[in-house]
Amino acid sequence: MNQFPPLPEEYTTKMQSWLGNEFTAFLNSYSTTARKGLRVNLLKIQTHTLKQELHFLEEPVPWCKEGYYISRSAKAGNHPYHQAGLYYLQEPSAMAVVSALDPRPGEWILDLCAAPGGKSTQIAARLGGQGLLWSNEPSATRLKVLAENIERLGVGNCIISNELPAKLAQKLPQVFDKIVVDAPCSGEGMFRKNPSLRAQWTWRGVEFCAERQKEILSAAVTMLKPGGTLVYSTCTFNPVENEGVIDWLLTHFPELSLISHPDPLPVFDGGHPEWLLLNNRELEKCTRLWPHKLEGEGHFIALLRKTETGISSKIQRANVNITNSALKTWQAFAKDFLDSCPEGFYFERNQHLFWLPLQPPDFNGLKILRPGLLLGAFKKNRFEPAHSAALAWPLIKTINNVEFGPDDQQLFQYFAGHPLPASGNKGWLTITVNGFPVGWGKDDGHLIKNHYPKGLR
Ligand SMILES: C[S@@+](CC[C@H](N)C(=O)[O-])C[C@H]1O[C@@H](n2cnc3c(N)ncnc32)[C@H](O)[C@@H]1O
Repeated sequence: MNQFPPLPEEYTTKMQSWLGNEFTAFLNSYSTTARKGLRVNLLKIQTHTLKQELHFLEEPVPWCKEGYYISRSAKAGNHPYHQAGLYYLQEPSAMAVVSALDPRPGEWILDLCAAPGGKSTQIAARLGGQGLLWSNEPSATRLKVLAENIERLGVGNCIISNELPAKLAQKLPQVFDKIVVDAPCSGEGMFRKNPSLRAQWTWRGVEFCAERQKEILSAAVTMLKPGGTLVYSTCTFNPVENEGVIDWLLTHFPELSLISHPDPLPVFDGGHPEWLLLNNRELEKCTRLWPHKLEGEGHFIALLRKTETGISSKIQRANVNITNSALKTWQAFAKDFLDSCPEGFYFERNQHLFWLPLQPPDFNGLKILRPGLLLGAFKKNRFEPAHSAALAWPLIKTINNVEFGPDDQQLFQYFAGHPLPASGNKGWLTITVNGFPVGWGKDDGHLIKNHYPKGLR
């Protein structure tokens, strides 16, 4: 017997009126199972190499060059390559948003509603370590998993903040080349994959989401550089939160115009202004992904460009620095245990050492969880490396490592928090699976003390 909550009646009635002849095919998609996807982390491995190594990868996701479907039985979250940050498990349709935005190395990109980090980690991979990713998430509880994912995937050029968009906009006007607003929404497009969402749906909820989406977008427009690109996405079918919100945005911000999807596929659908009796045919440039037309859940994507003014405002940079004694402590650690570490800005904050490839924009007064890559902490006169520094391979490479294969029982002992036999090399080293670091160990000559984070064991 089907244990799932039924689809809300008001929802199906509306969908029927909007979809017309297509409604039966749409409804039938609820009797099929959602496909799962995996996105290769290009910061650490190439798609063809991972494809050769993992038997559960199936066909490529047509709209994402680093995306694959995975077999239904795959336990991809338990594979050591997941812990090593070689991939991110992501719903296939969700991969289309960043593909449409097309991040390029060197750009400054803001992900305004970022947790748990699917879009952020995809942007980071496309940036290839060059430029800046700013990932913001106002929910303090969701922030932790965002940081864990960014760190697991080894992203070095990222600032993570915990602010409401309006507060961020006061501090960061016209700073970003590209912005993603993957907005909180009524989630209708996930009713198949996550049926518990059905019970939470109300029409009032849809209207509430639409108002919040307008607020978030208004802040995003402030932070976008002239000539910059904004992508707005939701995982709902509801036109009130999609074409309706974009119509409002275009009316209130005449400096924005809709642009067509750069790489449209025949399985994509356009926007439907007629569903809300809107006169603006431009809204047909939006993109809709439907579960009865492709292998993925429901998504809406709108790409917008801000008019180029030719006037660029000067970005205020943060005053980041490090004391001489902290620098010496870090350099001593790096000399003893690191094979290579990158050029860039090393700076100290509350006894912690961070790194960024460039001088960041001024974040003074904002709630910042990570002002860059967390390298470790200063404890008296010594330096203790952070898990994120081990996972930042190949940006950071250690001199010594202890190597395991993906099926090695000792590796699973390590993940469970147990010490490992001594390696013959004293001091800090990384534990690796086929060359990819999964965390730190410290060898005292008798055994390797386990430094895998307690929260991940
Ligand atoms: C659809 S989820 C984002 C998913 C994420 N982009 C990804 O790909 O993994 C929307 C996020 O927006 C956050 N959010 C809620 N209210 C917000 C607001 N007022 N401004 C910005 N983000 C908000 C939610 O906490 C949630 O994490």
